[in-house]
Amino acid sequence: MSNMSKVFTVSDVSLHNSKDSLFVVIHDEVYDVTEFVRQHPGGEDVLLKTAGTDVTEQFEDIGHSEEARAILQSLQLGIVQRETKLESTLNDNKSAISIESRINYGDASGSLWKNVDPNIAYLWIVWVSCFLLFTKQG
Ligand code: HEM
Repeated sequence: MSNMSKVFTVSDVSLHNSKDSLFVVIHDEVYDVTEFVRQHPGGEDVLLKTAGTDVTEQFEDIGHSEEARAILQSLQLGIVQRETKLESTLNDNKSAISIESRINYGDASGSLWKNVDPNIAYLWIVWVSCFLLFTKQG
């Protein structure tokens, strides 16, 4: 129970895909079946083949008993954080960063250059350089 709040990503779980370390996901919960796999009444193969993945459908299709569900409880490691949740967090960060950078840009760019079109500024620099060059030569 102490580890129940541990959060795994889909890719964390997918790394535990062998006999040495065998995780599965059922209803968004992560289970360590490394030890249990040898005692599984349905055989080792089904769990080895699906190691590191979401087996909710397979688990429910068999119609596992209450006893099977009790065993599951004892094997729970944590929960899985879905890709969609990660994406929305990333998107939130992105918009937070873009707002932040807009604020910073406004602060850093002072009042003088804030409203100057870079193209116009460039033309001005070229024009002034030419003027200085020609007046020096003359
Ligand atoms: C990882 C969690 C799992 C646990 C704790 C578990 C546990 C059990 C238990 C206790 C039984 C005995 C029957 C019962 O009590 O319902 C059983 C049977 C069975 N399990 Fe699982 N199981 C798990 C996952 C799976 C998965 C992912 C599959 C299929 C891909 C599967 C396929 C089967 C089959 C086919 C049987 C029937 C065996 C028979 O009646 O001869 N199990 N399982």
